[in-house]
Amino acid sequence: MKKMSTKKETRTKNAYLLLEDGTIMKGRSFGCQANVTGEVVFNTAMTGYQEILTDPSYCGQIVTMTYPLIGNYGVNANDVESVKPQVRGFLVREACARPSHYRSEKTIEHYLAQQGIPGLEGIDTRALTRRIRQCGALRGAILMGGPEEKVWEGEAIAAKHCGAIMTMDEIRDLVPNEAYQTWKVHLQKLSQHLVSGPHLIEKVTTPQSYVIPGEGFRVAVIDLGIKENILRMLKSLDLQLMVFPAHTKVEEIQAASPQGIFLSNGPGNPKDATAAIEVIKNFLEPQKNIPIFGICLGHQLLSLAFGGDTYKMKFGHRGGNHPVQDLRTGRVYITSQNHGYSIQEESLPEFVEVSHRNVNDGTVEGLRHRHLPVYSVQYHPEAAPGPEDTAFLFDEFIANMEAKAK
Ligand SMILES: NC(=O)CC[C@H](N)C(=O)O
Repeated sequence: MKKMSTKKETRTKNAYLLLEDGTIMKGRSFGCQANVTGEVVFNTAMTGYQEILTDPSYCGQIVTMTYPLIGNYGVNANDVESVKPQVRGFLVREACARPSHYRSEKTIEHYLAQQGIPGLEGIDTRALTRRIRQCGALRGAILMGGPEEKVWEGEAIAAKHCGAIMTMDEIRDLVPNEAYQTWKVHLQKLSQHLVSGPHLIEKVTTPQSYVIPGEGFRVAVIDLGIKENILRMLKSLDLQLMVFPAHTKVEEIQAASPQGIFLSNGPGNPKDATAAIEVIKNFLEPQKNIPIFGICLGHQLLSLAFGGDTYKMKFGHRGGNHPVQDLRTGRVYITSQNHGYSIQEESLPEFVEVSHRNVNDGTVEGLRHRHLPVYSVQYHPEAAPGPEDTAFLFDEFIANMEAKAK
């Protein structure tokens, strides 16, 4: 007897997630139907999917959420961290088709379709996360279904592999050769996919410098893909913000005579942001004594400018509840995080103090110059999404500028 199709089945199409280690997972496409390639990373936040989708730090990445229900409070025009989604693709267990929230304007499916981002639902995102934790972040591709569909749907496969996460080789005899060969070609392409490079920051930085007026201190903001909420927080402090593209030369920034420098978050490997590192080195000259504050990528760039080193972590920190200890006070804060690189502590020069540490794995979460008003954090004090425990860090930046102005 022909199975009656439900509404959900008619709105979706089979699609696959292929990882560079040959893992293949079947799901249903939602949002835009397109093949994409990116670095697959997991985020453990229970809410905040809209902010995550639009955070420019995710540029070039395919994000999977460990929380099983995504889209339950819908999508609205205000909770975005940039003008469009920045992820390459989105993997969820269940995309909620009927959101319920007074601010909801559309479903996540509608939003991703409108914005040209492919989503994949029905993925066992926890099994996927375990695989990433074992192997480290992996390149992956979202592939729309092809000739393999009919066979994969077969009862025998379903029974044999129910709930399992499989590799292409494990199911080689169960799918038509044509499908296997297609996946092989995609696997080959995946191995050549560049997960980082200067192109990522160039995609998300402002094309031109601009000013956000305010009555307070003049702050040069180096935009490496800045989140809206960082700008909102800086604006709320009534600063006069001069926002510069990532590749701006130091002379141009100096000509604006900033009283403070803010270094933003951003995508990719910090070592690719060579122009910004040079700018920071210049402003670190002791006679300038200029207050600097960096968040996430900004923090990593600061450590490179100090002469320290960074490395790629196995699978990074992405979520809304990472415990971080302030080493001066002993106090632990719950922080929002989204990063795949970290600071090589041994590489730091003597004039730099490690101010914060991750309680889970001991990695460096904050730095402070011992003699200059310069500090940075790896986590996101601006939240969005996530806890607002450490918003006071912005006040310290103002205090540093006030101290210098006296
Ligand atoms: N949120 C960020 O600024 C991320 C910084 C950097 N791209 C990393 O992944 O570590």
